[in-house]
Formats: sequence, structure tokens, C-alpha cells
Amino acid sequence: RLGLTYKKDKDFGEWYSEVCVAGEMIEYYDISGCYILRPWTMAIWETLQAFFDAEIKKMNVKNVYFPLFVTENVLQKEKDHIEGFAPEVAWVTKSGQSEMEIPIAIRPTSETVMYPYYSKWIRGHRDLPLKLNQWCNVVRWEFSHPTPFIRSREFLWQEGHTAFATQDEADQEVLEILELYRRIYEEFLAIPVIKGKKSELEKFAGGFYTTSVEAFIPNTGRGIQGATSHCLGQNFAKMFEINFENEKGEKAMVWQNSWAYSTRTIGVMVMVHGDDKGLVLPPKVASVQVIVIPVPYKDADTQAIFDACRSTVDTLCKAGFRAEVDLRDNYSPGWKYSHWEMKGVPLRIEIGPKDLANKQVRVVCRDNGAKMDIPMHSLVEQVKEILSNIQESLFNAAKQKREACVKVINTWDEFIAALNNKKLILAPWCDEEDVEKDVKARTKGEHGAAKTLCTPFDQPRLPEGTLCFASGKPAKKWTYWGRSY
Ligand SMILES: O=C1CCCN[C@@H]1CCCn1cnc2ccccc2c1=O
Repeated sequence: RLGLTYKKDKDFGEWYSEVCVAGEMIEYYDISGCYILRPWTMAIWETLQAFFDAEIKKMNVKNVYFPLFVTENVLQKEKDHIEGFAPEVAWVTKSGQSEMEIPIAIRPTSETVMYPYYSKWIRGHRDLPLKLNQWCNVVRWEFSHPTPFIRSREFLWQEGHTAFATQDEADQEVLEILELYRRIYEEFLAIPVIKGKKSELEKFAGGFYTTSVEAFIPNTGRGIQGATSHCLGQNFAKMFEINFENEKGEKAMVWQNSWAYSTRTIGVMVMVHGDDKGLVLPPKVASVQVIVIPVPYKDADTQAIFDACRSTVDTLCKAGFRAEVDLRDNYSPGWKYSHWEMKGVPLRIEIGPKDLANKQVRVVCRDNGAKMDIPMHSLVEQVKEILSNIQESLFNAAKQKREACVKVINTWDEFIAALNNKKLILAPWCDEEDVEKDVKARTKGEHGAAKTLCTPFDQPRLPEGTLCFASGKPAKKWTYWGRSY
């Protein structure tokens, strides 16, 4: 069948997994929580990777590759790093028929894999800063219901691990990387995100502080962590004895950061932009930006139409666009329209006998369905303009939708009402961890508890005397709260 069975606004969960499969992004695999990433996905991943890799190379970050496997004693090295995560660690216990003496873990993240070697490689201040990154997969054997891209037992990511002589250098890099994550979401995926700091309860337990970019899914009213950039302080330096002799000849511990984004980015894109006709790809990441479809007519000159389609694709490719032609003779134009709409191709060009005669093409935009006739002689400039407008309007539409979901509240009752209305809640908070835990406890339920998402760097004015919505104590900051993935 061609269309989707499920509607986005009616059965979001079913719609999401159907559109990921029908759009040929993934294929389900016979192990729960594992998915096959098909070319339509990998092309997007590679576009984001190309951008981020080039940017971190400008920051003198070097790519490496560390082993997938971690020994138990090394993994257990840091209690509060692993505590809470331990159930998610996957272990190799056998090879062939024989049990292994010591089981070996598959990396869920690579701090414990890498840092013993940071300790070995970093001796003096001239060895700093050490800035390494790896593009790899990680495994976390989660049990909460798996969701393609969003929550999978194996996923692709990059993990950056840097070491500095001073806290200032680390603090600065944390924000530089966070800005790259904002760009990935806002400039490539056309998704608005909020930059902020995680609470003590939500941060990476092994670290010093965590910053993140937070996205929001209006259909479910859930926040989603888009990417994280942690300052680890000297915690791991202490654990793994990563010391150096500073310029005064004193022994000092390094200051470290670690930062990551993953294939989760692609799931957020599907959720935010997809509609009931299928995927909607932002032009910046679409592996096919323009699909050209011939509309032959019974007695019209089909060959001339096909030639016009081919030359249109050539012209667009030479101008730097990612354009393809669908000349398959076993599918009707109508079938092809639905197929490429399902795959979310931003722009369709139809060429029929009338278009040929008038030396024009019919252009159809995937995001809003707009149709235009464009003279062939100005095709390149107009396609450039249209694709740029699509990228911008996708972002603006998502931003408006997200803004409409934000609810500023001051009291507990307003908080609960907003939560039940699937809102992204901005509330004045006393910044006390017990209060945060209490909110979690009081909002426990079938849809999951409310939690802090981040304290935005961009703080609205906090009037003197404003009280915390949950504790009634003097509020210290505005914080985003909500249910989350
Ligand atoms: O986010 C990042 C950025 C990249 C490097 N790692 C940090 C922190 C990872 C936190 N984490 C997340 N899941 C885990 C699962 C099992 C064991 C350990 C962990 C674990 O340490």
C-alpha cells in the first residue's frame, strides 16, 4: 500500500515507527531495540558527520579509535560513574563453546576505555591540551520500550574526550561544542533547541557539570535531550591519575570534557517535521533534494520528455544540487509522487508535454504542497531560492510550534495543568535537589514523571520575591520542566 496507516496527530507512536520504515530510513531487526540503518538514514548521518568532523578538526581535535571491549575491573573503576548504569552494560561471557575466565563488557561509553591511556600519554604541560574524538557505536542494553533512533540498544555517535591544563580552557570548549550541537539541530535539521545546564540530579554523575541542547516533541509533549557537552572537572583525572607537571614544575591534575551527539538527532528530525504523507526532509540534509518525474502523455513525444528530465537533472547537479530522475516505466507519475513524498524529498519537478511546449517545469514543495511553474532558463536560481525557503520555513514552523507549547507557570496547580496539557514548562525553581526529587515523586504515573530538562542560559528576568512553584521557597532560576524521552 502507498499511504500511511497511522495519523501523526492520532497515533503518534505507531505513525513514527511506520514512517521510519515506509520512508526507507530503517528496517526492523530480529533483536529488540536494534535497527538496520538504510542508505536514506546513512546519507543524513554522513552529512551531519561531515559538518561536525570538519568543525572539530578546526579545533585541533584528532580522531582515534579505541577498542569496543572493556574489562570489568576497568569499567568498575569509578563507582558513581557506573552506578545506575550497570544494568545497561552488555557483557561477552563466551567464545565458541567455552566460558571466558573474565567477562568482557561492550562499551556503553568510552571514558574507562580511554582514560588509562590519557594517564600514560599525559606527562607534562606540553602534552596538553589532548583532544581526541571517536566516531563509533555504543551498546546500552536498555529495557524501556525501544524507539527507532531515539532509544536503541546500539547506536552510532561521536564521543569527544579532551584534557586541559586549566578549568578556563575546559569551560570554554564545553560551550564551543554546545554551539556546534545547536548548529546541527537548527541549521541542518531545522529543529529549534534550548541551550542550558542540567541540574545536579540530571547531570552526568561522574562529571562536574553538564550542558545540553534540549528539543521538544509537540505531539507527545515530551522534551528530548538533543546532545550533551560535559565538563568532567578533575573527577576522572583523580580516578585515573591523569596528572601533569605544570609550568611551575608542580604536579597537577588535568581538567576534562566529554561531549556527544548520536543518531538520535535523526529521530528527532522525523518526529518534528514528518506528516501524514511521510517524511519531510530539510534540504540541507536530504540526500535527494530534487526528484524529477516525467509525465508522459499517450501520444506526446515521450522521448523528448525523458530527455528534458535528464537534462534538468544534469543542470541541477552541475549547479551543486542533489537531484535525481525517476524514469521507471513500471510506475505511474501518481505512484512516484506518493513514493517520493513518503521519502520526504523537499522538491518535486514534473515535466509533461505542456511544460515542454512552454519551456517550463512544474515544481511542487514537499513541506507545504505549494505548486509553481518555473521557466527552464531560470531553474537553477529559483530552485536555490525555493530550497533555501523550505529550509527556513521548516525551522520557523517548528519554532512557532515549540513556542506555542511553552507554558510559563508559578504555582503547583498551574504546573500540573500544563503537564497534563503536554506543555514544555518554564518555572521558577529554588534549585534544591530534594525539591526536584519530590516533583518527580509527585508526578510519577503511566506517562512518566516530570523532570528538569535544563536551566536555560538565556534566563528571563526573575522578579524579587518570586517563589519556587514546588517548594514555595525563594526561586533562584527559571528552569524548563517536562516529561521526557
Ligand atoms: O554523555 C557523554 C558524552 C560522551 C562520553 N560519555 C558521556 C557520559 C556518558 C554517561 N553514561 C551513559 N550511559 C551509560 C551506560 C552504561 C554505563 C555507563 C554509562 C555512562 O557513563
